[in-house]
Amino acid sequence: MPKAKITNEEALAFHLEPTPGKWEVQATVPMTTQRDLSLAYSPGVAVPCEAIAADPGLAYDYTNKGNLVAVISNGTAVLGLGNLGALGGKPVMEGKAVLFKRFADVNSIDIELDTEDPDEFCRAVRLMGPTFGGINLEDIKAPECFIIEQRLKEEMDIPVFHDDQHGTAVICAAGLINALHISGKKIEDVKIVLNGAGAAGIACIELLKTMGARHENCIVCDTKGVIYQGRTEGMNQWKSAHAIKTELRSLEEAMKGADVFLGVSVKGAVTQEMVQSMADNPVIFAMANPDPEITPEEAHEVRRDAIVATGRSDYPNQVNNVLGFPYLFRGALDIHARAINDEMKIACAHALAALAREDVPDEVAMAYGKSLTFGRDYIIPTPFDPRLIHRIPPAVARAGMDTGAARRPIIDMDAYELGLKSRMDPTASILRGINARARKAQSRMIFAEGDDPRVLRAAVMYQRSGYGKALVVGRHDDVKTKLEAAGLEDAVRELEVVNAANTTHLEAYKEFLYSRLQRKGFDQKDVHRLAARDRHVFSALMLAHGHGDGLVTGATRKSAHVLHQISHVFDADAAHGAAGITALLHKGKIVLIGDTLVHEWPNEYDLATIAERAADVARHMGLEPRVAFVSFSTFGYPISERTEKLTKAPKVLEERGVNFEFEGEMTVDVALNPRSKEAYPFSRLTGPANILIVPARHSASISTKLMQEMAGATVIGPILTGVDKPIQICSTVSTANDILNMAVLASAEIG
Ligand SMILES: NC(=O)C1=CN([C@@H]2O[C@H](COP(=O)(O)OP(=O)(O)OC[C@H]3O[C@@H](n4cnc5c(N)ncnc54)[C@H](OP(=O)(O)O)[C@@H]3O)[C@@H](O)[C@H]2O)C=CC1
Ligand SMILES: CC(=O)C(=O)O
Ligand SMILES: [Mg+2]
Repeated sequence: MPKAKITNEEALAFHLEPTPGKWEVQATVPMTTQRDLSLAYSPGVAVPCEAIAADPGLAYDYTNKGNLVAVISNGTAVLGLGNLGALGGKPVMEGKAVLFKRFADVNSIDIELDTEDPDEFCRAVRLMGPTFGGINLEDIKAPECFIIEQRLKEEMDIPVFHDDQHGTAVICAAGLINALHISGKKIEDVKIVLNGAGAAGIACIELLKTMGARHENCIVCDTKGVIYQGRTEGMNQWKSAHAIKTELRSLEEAMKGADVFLGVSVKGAVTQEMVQSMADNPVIFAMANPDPEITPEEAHEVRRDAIVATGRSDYPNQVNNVLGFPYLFRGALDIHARAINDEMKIACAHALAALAREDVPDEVAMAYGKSLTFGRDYIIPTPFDPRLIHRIPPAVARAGMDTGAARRPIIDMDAYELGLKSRMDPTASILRGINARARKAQSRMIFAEGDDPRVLRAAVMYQRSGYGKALVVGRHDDVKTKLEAAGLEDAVRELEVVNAANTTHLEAYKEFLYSRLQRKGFDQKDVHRLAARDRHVFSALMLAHGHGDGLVTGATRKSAHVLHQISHVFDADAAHGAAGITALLHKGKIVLIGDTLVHEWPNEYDLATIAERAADVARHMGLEPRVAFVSFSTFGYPISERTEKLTKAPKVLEERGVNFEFEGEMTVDVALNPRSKEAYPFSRLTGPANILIVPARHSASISTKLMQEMAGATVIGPILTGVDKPIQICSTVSTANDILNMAVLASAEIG
């Protein structure tokens, strides 16, 4: 059975709450004052109107046309449910609209047209042309869909794309490239059986033939069985184009010895006997929705060697057009495309197939509750893969530019890819700056915990992404075994593995450590144990001696322990002014919170120091620091001895003569919300605070974790600051990507 079953009640509740349906409209401009009204509406709006009338291309600049796609249907082939009518299909169309937004930041509106007449349908869509940058036709049955799409393509100057045809075909092609790669077969040689000769089916087989599948090797079936030359019943010109000379008449006969089965028909159309009769390592894409032609369990029961995909998200290998249409349109819109042509579709298929063969980010594996590595159960990227948005549209856009579909070619592809990243994560530009600094620094990064596979993967990524050299502390044979288990055998030769046994510096390290610890109750033996056996101490000693430029640790032990061990080598404690600063990124805003790592109960002097450390971090991130000391009271009300230290801390900063804005004490809303701040005109902050200094470690932990869990904020850190050398301490639940990010922070010397 699929792992996550949903009930009908759940499905209905999801569509009912919090408001009926799945999306709403939001303004992107302020609409609060008389002036806003004058600009957005009359008289100001007249200016762009006249400009566009004079030069229609300006609509891409002054209206939302360039990022607006209509999902248009008449409901005649809603998923595999048949003709549910225009209104019956609306939940699917609303769904496609939110998928556009979620996955590619394309604004989309669903439009249901109550007609089965292609002429009427085409006229309605054509008349809407000026509104949109593209038209996504959806769930219109064959053969009308072919007529409609062809005519609209000819009549309109924006991309018209029938998703069930080409979206499906592109994903099917991507999946098949990889499935054949695994089964060791070539597209030119395989015998393909397609069941369903409608919108999806005809497009799939056409694309596969463009990519090398041989006409005579492809058998197409519909409700009447095999489409053979000379058949007259239930035929149309699109089916005829794929008719072959054959004696085979039924799907059952066609399936014997087939290498590939593609199902875009209806639930249960394939039997176990049919699957059993297929060739070795059969590929079975049962793509009918919501229920496939045959379930993966049924197929695997009779053929363990089968590579099976479905259109559903609750089985492995989801071959579904959701992987295509958001990114195809993103790429097409970004070049102001006239059309989405075959080259753009094929580029999309190859980019998807290539992505599935790469190492999968932990975030994706975690979202799916299992590790994903290229193979029978992972032939196609998963829809929540965050790389899709910046890997697929550039491939589409490039193909569009190469084939003359672009009205406005992209000049700087690197900038475009970065822009795509930040499109989905508005704070990505800050991360981009940090990445650029790290890349420039080319630091030799010490990864202390070479016994942990996540750390090893992070180290490999660090080096392969061009940040610099990764030095891994661990035992060589253990590192080798773990890299091999992670499918990274090539990396064994790439990484430098360091340990107490293979370094020539151990004596120097011990001498250094003894000089620091001899008056703190440590004898030579203690020092030997620490230097030679504790990976955190050993790594810190490497760093202290310049045998690396930065250090990342903490993925395997609690941060308090790690910090304690590192403090033997560096003055990385509260007494010496170290502090942990966490950056919270949410809805395009960034706020730093301190101290999240070192001070448990800071006094006013500590708080002032933490503020200084946070200001350094802010500046390194390209922010102008504005510090608020926050509590539950604002400027003395309500009076409480608990807030005293937060009242005193700004005075300490005043005495220290620091060169950034600070104020306090105040509540968080007064710190962050300009309206709440209005009640305190004397406040020295010139804008919302971007650094919150909280009373103690517990409030720091509560506030950051609450933001992470409730609001889904992105959390960076805690970033260790105030230590002589760049050291970053991860959390024990870090993913390989989190560890890499900490390495990048260390390399960029943000702390
Ligand atoms: N996974 C994905 O991404 C996608 C999946 N699909 C799925 O593909 C299916 C078809 O959609 P679409 O092409 O838009 O619909 P169409 O109505 O255009 O075409 C349906 C086709 O299926 C054939 N068919 C129906 N029942 C059977 C059967 N029992 N045996 C053989 N053939 C049959 C029809 O045959 P006839 O011509 O004789 O009537 C017709 O050719 C749906 O289940 C849909 O959910 C569609 C798009 C994307
Ligand atoms: C996925 C899709 O578009 C369909 O099943 O119709
Ligand atoms: Mg569809």
